[in-house]
Amino acid sequence: MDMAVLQLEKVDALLRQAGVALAPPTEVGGTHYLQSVLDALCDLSSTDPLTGVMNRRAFLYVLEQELDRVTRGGEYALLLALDIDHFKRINDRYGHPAGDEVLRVITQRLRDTVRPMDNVARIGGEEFAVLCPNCPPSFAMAVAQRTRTAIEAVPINLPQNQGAIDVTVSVGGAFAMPWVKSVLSDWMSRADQLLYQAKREGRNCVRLESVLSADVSTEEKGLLFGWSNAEGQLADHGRST
Ligand SMILES: Nc1nc2c(ncn2[C@@H]2O[C@H](COP(=O)(O)OP(=O)(O)OP(=O)(O)O)[C@@H](O)[C@H]2O)c(=O)[nH]1
Repeated sequence: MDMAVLQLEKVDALLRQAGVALAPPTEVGGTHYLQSVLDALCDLSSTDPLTGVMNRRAFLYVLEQELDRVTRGGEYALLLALDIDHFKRINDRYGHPAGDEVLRVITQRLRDTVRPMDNVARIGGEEFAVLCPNCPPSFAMAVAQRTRTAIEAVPINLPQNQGAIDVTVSVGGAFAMPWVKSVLSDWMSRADQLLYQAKREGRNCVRLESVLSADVSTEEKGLLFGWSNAEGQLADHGRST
């Protein structure tokens, strides 16, 4: 491949600005260089620059893969949606850099609290999500409460000697059911609705989907694998129809 015809100046400048220094093609060869550019751009487009965890785009991809796995694997997966309580007040009172520091500390605490196989993502301004594969409903409340208390337990030190402040999060959680091909947008919106229920009911609390009462949408019923009588099979698996 003739590297001279490719216009790589912009991508090179973008990567340098993001702190990625690639060896030039003259040193590593054209194909190797292009692969390293693609890898670096892929990392850049999937990572939240402030906190270093997955961004929303990358998280949606991981969730889709998890749904495929759950459909075949027979294990529940738990999706937690977390939102910082009264975050605007923190920005307003202590400034944006303080708000940013709170976002970074919360990210680190979430990462330290969940298992290595779980995925933490920042999916919006002050919204986080955690995907916990292989999480049976009997463990889910303990997992969710652990994430909540990890934030609440220790005040967060603010920059510029502004002292430490108490920060809390509200948490909503929904399951992807084994052997059911769930719809990603439904799964996320169930977790979101429970998060907003937690906000309405006082904040700094967890609201989890009850597996027995979780609804399966008509679309999900139509996607059941190889089951001719979706209604009967869902009842057998403990979900209302
Ligand atoms: N510092 C900082 N603030 C951000 C960032 N992204 C979003 N925000 C702020 O997050 C705040 C979100 O405020 P709201 O949506 O009103 O929610 P809240 O104050 O947390 O209130 P509740 O969610 O109802 O408890 C806004 O002030 C945004 O400006 C960011 O990257 N850094």
